[in-house]
Amino acid sequence: MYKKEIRQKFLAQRKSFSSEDFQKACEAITKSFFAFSDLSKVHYLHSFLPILHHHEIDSWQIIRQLPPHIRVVAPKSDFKDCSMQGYLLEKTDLHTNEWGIPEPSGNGMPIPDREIDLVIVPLLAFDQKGYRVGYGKGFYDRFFKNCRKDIEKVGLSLFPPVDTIEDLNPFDEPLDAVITPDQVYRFKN
Ligand SMILES: Nc1nc2c(c(=O)[nH]1)N(C=O)[C@@H](CNc1ccc(C(=O)N[C@@H](CCC(=O)O)C(=O)O)cc1)CN2
Ligand SMILES: Nc1ncnc2c1ncn2[C@@H]1O[C@H](COP(=O)(O)OP(=O)(O)OP(=O)(O)O)[C@@H](O)[C@H]1O
Repeated sequence: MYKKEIRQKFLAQRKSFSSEDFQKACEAITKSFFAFSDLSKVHYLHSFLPILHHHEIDSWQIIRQLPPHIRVVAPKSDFKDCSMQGYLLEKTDLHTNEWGIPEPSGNGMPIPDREIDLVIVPLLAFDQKGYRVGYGKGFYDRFFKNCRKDIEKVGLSLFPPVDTIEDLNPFDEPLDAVITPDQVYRFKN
């Protein structure tokens, strides 16, 4: 399937979840995240902040339960160049941007991308090799280019993988793992 069709299909599937099933799925993903992750060497964890009414996985559940040595970094999007700047979550105000995404207001402490150790990545769908489909602006592919090569990139998904994404492009960076309510998928890249 092509990214455009995948986006339409999975946006619709995501919408059709009941609030109760969505809540249960988020709890299962959170539980798996903590069961599978070795957080001992993680200092800076970068996480998207969810658009909950669009049924993006509730990453707040993970953020709230992190051990105290971990500092959380949240992205602020710049739609002019599809870039993101991370800010220390504990030191920033949040607002909702024009796309309904909660994000840092721009005060507080910016954190350089090279400081990040683990990234929790939003997605609409992923394939058997760990490639992802997002909203289609390439924010995360640009961000990954600025990160160290040894970081862990972990996607959260309500659904299992699609077989193949036909129109991958040279900028697409595969994830190291994706957590779904039923399974943890790890990819050797
Ligand atoms: N919570 C969250 N934060 C995130 C992302 C995300 O997927 N989820 N992003 C991941 O990259 C970046 C924002 N990416 C975005 C890319 C495109 C559109 C956009 O064009 N939205 C239109 C059309 C959406 C559609 O195709 O249906 C809209 O909302 O009307 C919004 C956000 C950075 N922060
Ligand atoms: N580092 C980059 N420099 C320039 N263009 C890029 C870069 N990374 C991605 N792009 C472009 O951005 C566009 C977004 O592509 P893609 O369909 O892969 O988005 P996505 O991964 O689904 O979205 P998102 O990361 O925003 O959730 C593509 O046209 C791609 O060529």
